[in-house]
Amino acid sequence: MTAVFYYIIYNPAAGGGSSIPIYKQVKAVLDQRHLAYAIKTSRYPGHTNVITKQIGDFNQREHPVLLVIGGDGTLNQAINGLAGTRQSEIPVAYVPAGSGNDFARGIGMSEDPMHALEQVLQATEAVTIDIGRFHERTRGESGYFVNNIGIGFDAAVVNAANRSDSKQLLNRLHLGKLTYLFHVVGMLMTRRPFPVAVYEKGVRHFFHRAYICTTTNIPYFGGGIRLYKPANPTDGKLDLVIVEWFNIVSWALAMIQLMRGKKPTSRATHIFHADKLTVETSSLEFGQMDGEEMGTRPFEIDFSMAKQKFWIDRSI
Ligand SMILES: Nc1ncnc2c1ncn2[C@@H]1O[C@H](COP(=O)(O)OP(=O)(O)OP(=O)(O)O)[C@@H](O)[C@H]1O
Repeated sequence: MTAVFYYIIYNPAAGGGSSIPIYKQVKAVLDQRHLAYAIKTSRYPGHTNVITKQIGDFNQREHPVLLVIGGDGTLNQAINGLAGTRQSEIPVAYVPAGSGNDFARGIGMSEDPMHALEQVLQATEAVTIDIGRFHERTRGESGYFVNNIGIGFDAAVVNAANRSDSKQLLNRLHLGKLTYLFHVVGMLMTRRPFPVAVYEKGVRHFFHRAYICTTTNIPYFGGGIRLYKPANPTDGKLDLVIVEWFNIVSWALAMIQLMRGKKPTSRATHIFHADKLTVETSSLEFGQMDGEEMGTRPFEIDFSMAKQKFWIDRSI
């Protein structure tokens, strides 16, 4: 078996601090098994990105693996930090320790951190998994996402959840998954539908009353809420899910159909399955990427696919 060197990248703020005991357990297991590692703690928001850039540019170890302990946001930052470095091919391993952990769920790895660690430690080779790439035209910014980029309702929910005290409280009660669900009702009272233009293969599609406009790599968003069951992180394609708002009943029925994993038949639901897409909004809307706030603005985003090496054995 290859003797791997683990760079542990650990976010003590993930899961409202519930990552701390998980980190301690991971460390204990690595010590017990005499595995080689170095610990890099994220000291402030965005630090993970800086740490992984340094590792990607300056690593001198043989067989390095980045072992991320945190939530989807930490994983997102690790992957974006590593991209474009001299050793961007370093595989990424992951122990879910956030509030939502949609990526773990979405790629079929264990959501139990210690079982997930076993899936990492038993891996013998890197596996390639799709990730999404975005280019935001208005800002000239590009990057990667592991789960989804949402404009509109889900992003407004993320924004409200991240700013409220309930996220901390629910995390303390080990109910972190409910964080986003908790804010759905509040947002339903305040959000308005907005126009979206989608470009696919040179054809423009226009939706007057979009409410959800989420480009996804995996079936889940918002901490385990099923958005689109067929979304598959190994098929080389992204799925754009648009749900329009005609009235609350049609919207709720469309959402229930999606969440139950049924084939969407509602006239409110529109799915694009493509390796390249452009999404344009003209009104001020919230954006979210992997559960992190993107701010509020009109968005013009080109989406495409990329591949990322992961160090995970999902068969155990
Ligand atoms: N030392 C730190 N103090 C405060 N925030 C930090 C620190 N290190 C990283 N962060 C920030 O913590 C935020 C949350 O991380 P993450 O998304 O991994 O956890 P989560 O929100 O609990 O999980 P999930 O996204 O799976 O719901 C990220 O925006 C990250 O930048």
